[in-house]
Amino acid sequence: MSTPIIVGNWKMNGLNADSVDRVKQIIAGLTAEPVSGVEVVVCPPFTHLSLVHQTLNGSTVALGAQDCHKNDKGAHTGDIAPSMLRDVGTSHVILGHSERRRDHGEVDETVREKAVSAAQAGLTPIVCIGETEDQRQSGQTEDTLGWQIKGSLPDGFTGIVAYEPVWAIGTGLAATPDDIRTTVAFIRAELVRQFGDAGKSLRILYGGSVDAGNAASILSLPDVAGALVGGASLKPDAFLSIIRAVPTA
Ligand SMILES: O=C(CO)COP(=O)(O)O
Repeated sequence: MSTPIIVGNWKMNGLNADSVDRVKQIIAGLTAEPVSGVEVVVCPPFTHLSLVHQTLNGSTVALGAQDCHKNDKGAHTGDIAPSMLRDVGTSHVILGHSERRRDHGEVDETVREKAVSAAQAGLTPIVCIGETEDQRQSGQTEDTLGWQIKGSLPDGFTGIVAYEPVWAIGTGLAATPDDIRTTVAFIRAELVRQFGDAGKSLRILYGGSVDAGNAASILSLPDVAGALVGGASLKPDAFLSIIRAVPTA
């Protein structure tokens, strides 16, 4: 069984002091009551990475970013290169989040290029896929996910796939365990089709309104290797509860 992983996506929230305070509370919780066999990653905004890295010093919590550029240097005003993320202690990077696809017009090809350059810089890409409400209503969930997998994941991909139905993000309406089970099975089959045996061991996370109340039922589903958590990851107590809800062997 692959190591379960809980990733907190803090999105565009708070100032440096808020992130430092939050991470201190998470570390304090994990020190008071350690959890073994679960990887924990927090993904603050870019401007908080350095300070959060210093605060994480020596803890088991890893640092992630929320995006990177597809090139590693050059004339790209306002962008951040994968090697710059490594330079400030980042080990993971979320790519192709639906909010970036929506706000920045990111398409599968861009996401795939980013995944290549992130991996070359030594980062673990967490590539997000997920259908919109319209796609779901019109019965296009599997087609959408199939295309996103094909388009967003590069050859030799060794990162993590996060299934985040767009309609479940920030709505308080997580997908049902039955729906997640069915969709994750579909994603697994597509990964095996695309990558052969290597597709069997890629980790698949669920994201979309995961909270302390529903975490246990989602995280105990077969083949769900963890969660990508937005809103609840901003609340240390809720995030700690989600980490503790991971069934460990
Ligand atoms: O987008 C998400 C994580 O990347 C999910 O956000 P919420 O947990 O707030 O629904």
